[in-house]
Amino acid sequence: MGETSICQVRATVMLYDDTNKRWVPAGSENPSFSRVQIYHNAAANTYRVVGRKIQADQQVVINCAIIRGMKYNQATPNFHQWRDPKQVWGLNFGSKEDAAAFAAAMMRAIDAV
Ligand SMILES: CC(=O)N[C@@H](Cc1ccccc1Cl)C(=O)N1CCC[C@]12C=C[C@@H]1CC[C@@H](C(=O)N[C@@H]3C(=O)N4[C@@H](C=C[C@H]3C)CC[C@H]4C(=O)O)N1C2=O
Repeated sequence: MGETSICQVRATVMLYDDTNKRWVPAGSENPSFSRVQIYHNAAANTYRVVGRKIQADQQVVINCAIIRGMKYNQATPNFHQWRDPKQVWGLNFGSKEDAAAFAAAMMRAIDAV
């Protein structure tokens, strides 16, 4: 039993550069949309966020475990963020609907792990 995707949205994946106090797009200099999914591994009961560039190279720009007690901050209707042990991730969603769908799946995952 592998992993199943429990949601799929379009978003620009960003990382907070704490040194320079600014957001930088993950994976490249210029912000571009990625297909961001939440995968569930039922056997292990683990969840992770995986994002791949929508453009040609399908580069993986985020692969982040969802951990118990994680705080998911819906800073604006279109921009949500969370901390992992090493960095702060931000998602700039393509639509408010995508943002709401992702937040619902994310909060289910956080409650389940
Ligand atoms: C306790 C804690 O960790 N708090 C964190 C947030 C948090 C709270 C609770 C749980 C987890 C987390 Cl993660 C925190 O405050 N953090 C996390 C790192 C960054 C930040 C710290 C300072 C700056 C000040 C401005 C603000 C910010 O970045 N706002 C956005 C913004 O400036 N942008 C992005 C879009 C919209 C805005 C909303 C798109 C690009 C850029 C732009 O609009 O151009 N900040 C933060 O969010």
